[in-house]
Amino acid sequence: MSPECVRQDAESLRREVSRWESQARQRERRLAELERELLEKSSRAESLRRQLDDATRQLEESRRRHGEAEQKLSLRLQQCEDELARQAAAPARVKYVSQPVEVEVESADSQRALAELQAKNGGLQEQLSVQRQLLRELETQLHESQRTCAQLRTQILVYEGEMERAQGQLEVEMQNLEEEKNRVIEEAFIRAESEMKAVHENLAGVRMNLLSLQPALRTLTCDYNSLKRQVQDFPFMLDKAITEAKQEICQVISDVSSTNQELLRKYKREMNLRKKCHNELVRLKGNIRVFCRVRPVSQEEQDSAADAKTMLSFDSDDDAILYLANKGKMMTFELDKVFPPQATQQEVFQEVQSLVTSCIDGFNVCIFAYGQTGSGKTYTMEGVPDNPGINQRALRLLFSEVTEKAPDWDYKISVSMVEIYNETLRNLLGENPSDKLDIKMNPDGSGQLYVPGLTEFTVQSPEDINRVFELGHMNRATACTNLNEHSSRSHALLIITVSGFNSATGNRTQGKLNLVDLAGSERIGKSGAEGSRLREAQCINKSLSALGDVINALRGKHSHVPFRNSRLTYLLQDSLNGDSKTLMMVQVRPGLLSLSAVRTRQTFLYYPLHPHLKSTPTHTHTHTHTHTFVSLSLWGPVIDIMHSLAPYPNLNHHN
Ligand SMILES: Nc1ncnc2c1ncn2[C@@H]1O[C@H](COP(=O)(O)OP(=O)(O)OP(=O)(O)O)[C@@H](O)[C@H]1O
Repeated sequence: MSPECVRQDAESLRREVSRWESQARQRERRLAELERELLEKSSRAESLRRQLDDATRQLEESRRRHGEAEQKLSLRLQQCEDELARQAAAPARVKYVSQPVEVEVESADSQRALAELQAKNGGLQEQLSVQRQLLRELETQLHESQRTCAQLRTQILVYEGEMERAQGQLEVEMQNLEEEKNRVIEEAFIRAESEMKAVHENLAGVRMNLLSLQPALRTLTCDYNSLKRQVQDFPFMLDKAITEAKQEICQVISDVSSTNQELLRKYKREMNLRKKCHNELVRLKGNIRVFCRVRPVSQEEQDSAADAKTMLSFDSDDDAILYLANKGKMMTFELDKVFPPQATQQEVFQEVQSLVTSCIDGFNVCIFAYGQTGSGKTYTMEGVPDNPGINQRALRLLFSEVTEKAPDWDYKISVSMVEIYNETLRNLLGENPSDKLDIKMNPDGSGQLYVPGLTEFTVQSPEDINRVFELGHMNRATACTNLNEHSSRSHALLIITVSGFNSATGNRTQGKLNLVDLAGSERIGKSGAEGSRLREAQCINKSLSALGDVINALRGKHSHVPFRNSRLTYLLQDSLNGDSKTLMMVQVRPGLLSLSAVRTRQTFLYYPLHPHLKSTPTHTHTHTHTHTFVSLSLWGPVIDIMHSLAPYPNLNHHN
């Protein structure tokens, strides 16, 4: 037990003993009061006893006096009778008759004497009646005194009984108190004894500790003394150290600055090398890449074309191969990457993110989503709210990349949204989205194109992106009656410009990322459409053909690239030319590849982009490459784009 606990226990015991002592004192006081009362009652009984004795004495005295008075009276009566007898014997005859006394007065003296005697007799009679009266009163008093005495005796007995009872109670209480006191004292004593023992033991432990601490204390004292000496020397040492440190820091700073210069020089060299390597890599890989994404079959499509699944298959060992079975023949397509239906948005984005980040290094990039209506172009580019597509993911990635590069690099990211419908350019972030925009040559003489009046928003956070997308969607929706139909028949472009400045090197970069959700690639046959539908179809056909031609010319390194043949290619001229990079994401809608759909040809009226590629299956050989390309109407959209990209070294199609 700790000394603190022992001290607390002793304190509580002391409090208990003092409580018991105060109780004992109270009971002692009560006992004294009871004794005083007893004394008072005894003295009162004594005085009553004395009163009784006095009353008895008075009674005795009055009895005695009464006897004396009676004696006196009878003596007097005797004297009177004797006198009367004597007078009767005298010569004057006096006849005395006692009661009724009939005295015959014969002389005047006798008569006088008689009158006197009669008066005396009357007085005595009166005295006698007074004495009798007195006697009666005394008797009454005596009775009264006797009754009082009896009452007092009874009272004394009652008091005595009460006193005895009180005394008995007092004794019992005293005894209880005595026992309680003894018990408490005994308990307290035992507890105090055991606590004392524990305290002694603790004390012994503390003493032992103290003994063992003494050497440590000596060491500490030594240390303290040496530290004290050091502290006294410290200012001098500090001054010396500071001077030395200053010299070292100056040396290090000069070393660092020369290393820095060297690093900067190396960095610039590495950057140039990196860009060269990148360009080389792009050149080797081909700066136009084709990915294919097959979207999952919806429930409705599954019901209507149960055999659709049999048409497409994938190579589990090679994710660049796509197989298509047709009329017992198996065709193999080799692309840069094939995404099966189960591929997630994240997986798709992972493959394009290096392209996205290259625009931070100053490259221009175009990512096109190409395919029929409902093949998943918008899903891939925009995605759905809880699973965004390339557009949002690209902006978020750019934010995180430029944040990582700060503070060496200061970047600005700005966004524009444009729609091309019927060869007309519309500013989706502008105040009047229905206004038509034009593409012009920049008057600064740089030879660059620009779009006067095109709205550009600088974005700094994912919230800004959401606001921009909302505005773009809203403007696109207000400009048309049926957004779904309209979006299928127009191209939507998200143009992201990333400008960077490195304050250390003074380097500046500017890259552009164009994310394009193309119009649906199926086109209406000349005979099947008229009016506005025909014009839409012609415009879509024209722009997609122009895109194919441009890519074709770029791949073939033709001296002339026909950018001006459509608004789309003209607008993207900067981003398709030179060392820019292009990705064509060919979207495939498996339902339309079903055999039942093939049989009813009018359900999809494709025709190839190039006049020489007919919708009937043919085998063609490119002029410059030995790869075989097949044009199949049932593989319409994919074949279209693949042919439009020919000659294409990455694309092999084996029959
Ligand atoms: N990979 C996918 N996973 C799940 N659902 C998809 C996928 N691709 C497309 N879809 C769904 O298929 C439907 C059609 O897709 P989407 O609207 O993106 O096609 P589209 O080619 O953009 O059509 P349009 O040319 O009419 O704009 C949508 O309901 C979309 O959510």
